Amino acid sequence: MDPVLEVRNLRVEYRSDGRTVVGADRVSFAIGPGEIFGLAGESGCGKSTIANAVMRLLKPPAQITAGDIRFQGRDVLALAGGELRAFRWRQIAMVFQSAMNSLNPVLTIGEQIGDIFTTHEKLSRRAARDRAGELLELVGIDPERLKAYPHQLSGGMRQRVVIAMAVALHPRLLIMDEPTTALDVVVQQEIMAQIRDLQRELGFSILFITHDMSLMVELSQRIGVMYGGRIVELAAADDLFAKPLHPYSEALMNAFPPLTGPRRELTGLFDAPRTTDSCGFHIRCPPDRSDCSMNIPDLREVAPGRWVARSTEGDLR
Ligand SMILES: Nc1ncnc2c1ncn2[C@@H]1O[C@H](COP(=O)(O)OP(=O)(O)OP(=O)(O)O)[C@@H](O)[C@H]1O
Repeated sequence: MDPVLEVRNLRVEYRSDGRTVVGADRVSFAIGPGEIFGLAGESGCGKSTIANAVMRLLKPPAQITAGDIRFQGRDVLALAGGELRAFRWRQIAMVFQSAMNSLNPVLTIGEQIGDIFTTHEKLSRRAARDRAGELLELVGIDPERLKAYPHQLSGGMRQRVVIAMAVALHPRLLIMDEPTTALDVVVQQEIMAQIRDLQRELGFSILFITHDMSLMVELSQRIGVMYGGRIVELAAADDLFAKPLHPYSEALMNAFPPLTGPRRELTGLFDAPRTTDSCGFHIRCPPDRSDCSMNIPDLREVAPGRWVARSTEGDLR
């Protein structure tokens, strides 16, 4: 089936005061209809840069210097004006980090959700309120709460409201950037279950972004592990969980406790040198290829659907 989103060879640079920081480099992945795809990696590895590029929300000093983004076959980077506005929220919607704090404190939940329908679908206020009530029910909140102000709701409820707003116009793809990071573990689990239910009911695809590998493996079907702006491993979640093939994926998996299964010892993340011309991980791979100290290996397919940026074979150290 044709992918919903296709990102090919994307490079984003942040240029200011004669300095260039590479936010993302040679990033390629595709998300199928109804698929949940995750981008994992520590802070600063480029996850939000990619999400913002896909949403066309990058602003100077960010610049896309290479690559291509296609949504249902259309060139996203060429969209402008009304087309771009219709693309955002109707085709793709995004739940940002700490989005629950972005609700307007002086408007009720009903007014804020209702605004989406009066603005985008030109519904009457009454019809918009009814639709807002249905949406609240969809995310497990009593429609009575339409009259509440954001401060009268818990953090978890506010996050549900934000998710409801994101899916209000039935987008084909929902981007979620650390949607539960600010919540405690119990509420986090409830929200994750809610997201899964919503996704099953409405059938949208998800680009899920988090540094938390336990959550990532739990929700996503396929995962791209990022380090220093690049995808270093791309695999089905189960395969990645069973046996990470890149040293960084392995370190990231070992840095988080599994949500299910036996306990295992956790280890901290090591910091590989971030250079543009050598792979900082070569000391962790078998020593049969020495050129990795001079080159960053490209992603290569080592099994069907499984890609890794290693030029060496064999088990990791
Ligand atoms: N406005 C900016 N100006 C300069 N550099 C930036 C800017 N925004 C991001 N970067 C750099 O781009 C790289 C990728 O950052 P990005 O925010 O995409 O990472 P991230 O994985 O989403 O991290 P986090 O989870 O902390 O948001 C980092 O080196 C970051 O310092």
